[in-house]
Amino acid sequence: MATKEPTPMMVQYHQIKDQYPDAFVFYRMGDFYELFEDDAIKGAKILELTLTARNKNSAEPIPMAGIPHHAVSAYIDILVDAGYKVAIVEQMEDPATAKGMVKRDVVQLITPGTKLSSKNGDGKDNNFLAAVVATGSRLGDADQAAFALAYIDLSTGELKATELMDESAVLDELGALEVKEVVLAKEGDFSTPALAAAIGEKGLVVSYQGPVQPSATITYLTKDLKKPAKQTVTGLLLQYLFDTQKRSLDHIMPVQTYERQAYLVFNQVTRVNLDLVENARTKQKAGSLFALLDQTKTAMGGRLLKQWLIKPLKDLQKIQARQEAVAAFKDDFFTRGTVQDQLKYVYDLERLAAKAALGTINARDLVQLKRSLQAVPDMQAALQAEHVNPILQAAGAEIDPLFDLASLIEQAIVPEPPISVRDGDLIQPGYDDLVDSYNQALADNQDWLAAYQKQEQEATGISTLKVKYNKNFGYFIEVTKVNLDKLEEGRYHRKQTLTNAERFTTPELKEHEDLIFAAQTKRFDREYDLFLAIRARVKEEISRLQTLAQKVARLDVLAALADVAENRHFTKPEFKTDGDRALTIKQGRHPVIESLLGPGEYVANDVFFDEKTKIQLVTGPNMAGKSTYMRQVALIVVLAQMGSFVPADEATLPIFDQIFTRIGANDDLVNGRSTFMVEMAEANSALQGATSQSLILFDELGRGTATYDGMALAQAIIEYLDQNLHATTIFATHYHELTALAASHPAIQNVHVGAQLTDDGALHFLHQVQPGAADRSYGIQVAALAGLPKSLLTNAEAILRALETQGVGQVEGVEETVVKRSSAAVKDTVSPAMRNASTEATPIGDSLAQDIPLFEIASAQELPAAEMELINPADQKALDELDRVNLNQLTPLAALNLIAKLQEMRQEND
Ligand SMILES: Nc1ncnc2c1ncn2[C@@H]1O[C@H](COP(=O)(O)OP(=O)(O)OP(=O)(O)O)[C@@H](O)[C@H]1O
Repeated sequence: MATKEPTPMMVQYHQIKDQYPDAFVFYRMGDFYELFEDDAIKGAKILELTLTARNKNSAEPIPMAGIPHHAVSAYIDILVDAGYKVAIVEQMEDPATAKGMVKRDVVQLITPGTKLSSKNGDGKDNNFLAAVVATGSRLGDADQAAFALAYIDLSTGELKATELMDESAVLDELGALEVKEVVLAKEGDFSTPALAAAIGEKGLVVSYQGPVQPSATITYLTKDLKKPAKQTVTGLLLQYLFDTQKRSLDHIMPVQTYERQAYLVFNQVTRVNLDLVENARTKQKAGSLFALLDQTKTAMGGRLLKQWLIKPLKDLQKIQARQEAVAAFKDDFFTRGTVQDQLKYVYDLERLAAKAALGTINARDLVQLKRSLQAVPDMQAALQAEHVNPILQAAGAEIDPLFDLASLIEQAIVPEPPISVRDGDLIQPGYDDLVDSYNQALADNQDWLAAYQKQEQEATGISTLKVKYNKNFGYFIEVTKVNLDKLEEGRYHRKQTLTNAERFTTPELKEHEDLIFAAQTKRFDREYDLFLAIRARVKEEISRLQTLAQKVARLDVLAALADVAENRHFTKPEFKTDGDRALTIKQGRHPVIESLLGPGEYVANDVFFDEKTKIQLVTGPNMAGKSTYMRQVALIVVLAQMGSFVPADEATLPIFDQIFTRIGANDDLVNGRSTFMVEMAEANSALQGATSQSLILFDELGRGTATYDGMALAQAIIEYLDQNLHATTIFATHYHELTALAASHPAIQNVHVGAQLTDDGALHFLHQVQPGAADRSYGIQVAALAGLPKSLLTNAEAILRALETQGVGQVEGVEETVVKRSSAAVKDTVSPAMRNASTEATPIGDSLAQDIPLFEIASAQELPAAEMELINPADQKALDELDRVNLNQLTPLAALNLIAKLQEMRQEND
């Protein structure tokens, strides 16, 4: 069958679709947006639309799915939230008057990074779009940053640029900003193919932008940039916006530069591990530090708080400026309360300013703007009152409440306008003579209509005769059927027949109807023109509005932090400025865990690092509170450096440059990395990146591999930290053997989290951190708490007793059956990684029969039953080798080599 020529419409469609191959094309046809072909098939599935076809009966029907135009935004949101792009194609001329094919064009490309509506509805999330270019440092200069990055929130106009050393810094920055879409250069020296792949792997949308067209706007917005790379990346980002948004973007603020190193840096893993912005387990805001701090009253405040939280400061003066303002608010409940009461009336000024620029602001938005502005003077008065702290007075004095704009809107716009700005009822009486005169004419006509009804009732003698109006038929006289014979022949012209009545018009009525419609049309047009003029005025004031928004947001955050400080009994931390890195926290708490417990249930703990202490080893049973203790330190550091008070009775801290964490088993299975590989990669990032100013938290490092490998690595890592990095490190471990290191290393200090056995053998967690190493691990008691079968626990106790009283080597014979049974039973429950470790590597049990000095093992009570196997005499050679080792001369590297050698010996035996 011959293929039919495509219709002119499909030709037009394809011309457009070819330009936007990676977007869903929403093609406007009358009251619908149509999707065609593959877009229709895919879109119908995602959006649950009915899939139909154009030219259904032809040989080649075209798949099609339609979306009613008034509901389109909900469908766009679904697609864009799922990471797709949507090209909106409108009819560019009136189909009624167009000759031939109606002209159509793309009016906007909506993408994950340019979407304006916010996901959570409370507006407390920024939606950042980023661009990244290569700087050209690949061509030589090693000190130069490899990438430049710019980002913008299109809904607020905030634009920033920076340079970053390497790919991992770029990925961390994109993660911290929760960027969903990244613009990269399409080709040429600035393109970044390797980075594109890495960004794609993270699930971000990658968009390619071609050459930048020089323009006055770009020149103006980038005028403060000195480095060409930042200019390039900002230009690329702006060009992408101009090309996709195709409308005025006057709210974009001139770019600000920043240095990543000016802030306390931590990577995405750390942000997740510490539950900073969302709870790592639930992926919800609840249960995060952000949720606890977020007592802000405005969307702008919420966004700023989050920015402070993900980028704590390093500059002492800036930190102290925030601290002082928080303190002033905390001490002045009355002023804080008044300010917060007014903040509740303040809408999202940044987004209102953006809407004014984008031309999407309506009369209701203007009323919101007015209400927001009207809340400012009371706030300002409260801040500037006589007895208020001068810091707050100064903040009040800086505020420009935009009286001019507030009073313009107050005078011009009615308090409750309709959504539509084209159908009148927007403008206040008294604001405009013309609108008033049309209104007067309309009112006069209403009077005339009332009089006319009365006159007709009298003339016809029909008391039920009514003059009415409806949208379709305009004005008419309605007479019930029974009264029809009373009407004078020829005077009334029939308009419509109902079951019980007839509707008529007369020449006089028609004449007045025309007058009314004319006045109404004129009024609508006039009101719309006035509205546009007011909108233009608002647009002129965008930068004043943005400045006000920033000041209000800052006050909101400071007052929120003061609220938290007061309600949760936080104190103001002190900072050490004399260069030593000692750290003291008295009665510190983990604020989120504390908030989840009942009053008085949280056990506060001291943290003490004197000048020479660099590494704290934390031991104690499972569930005792080791992780909580170490996280609390990191959270206190983050809070302190963002300018907040901290959950402690007293805190004196050095300023940190970075935080590294290795906590918990967040397997990176998606990227195909095992638990142990992830552990080592994260440890490595700390070992490579940390300085003496950094904070490192390692939680049970090394447990992802066989015990001895893990222990060897843990010790080697501790010694490496001790010898090379001098970073403040907290290292929680189950390897009690490591605690012996403190004796020979002055920078290492032992603490443990206490637990007690009650008389009936139950375990009681004290959650109290005490000096020194833990005496035992209470593994069996924790297992009992977890509800393991009683017989199993009894068996475990018997094994433990045997190990303790007879020594490992003599278990054979006396308890052989017990050990063997236990070992077989537990083996099935160990992870595959564990099993591999104990078959491929040296079986640990094989070495247990000897007293092994490598880690100065005091007793074997720690060793899990799964790893207990009876000695294979063939391994004696390896064990002899071990005996010969002089621990005092063993470097970490030599320890690793030794392990490798022992493994080799074992394999020979196999
Ligand atoms: N200081 C404290 N006061 C009160 N409860 C606490 C405290 N510290 C921890 N807890 C409680 O104990 C639980 C376990 O704490 P955490 O995860 O820190 O233990 P852990 O010693 O790291 O355990 P594991 O070794 O099994 O990882 C916490 O979820 C919390 O409910």
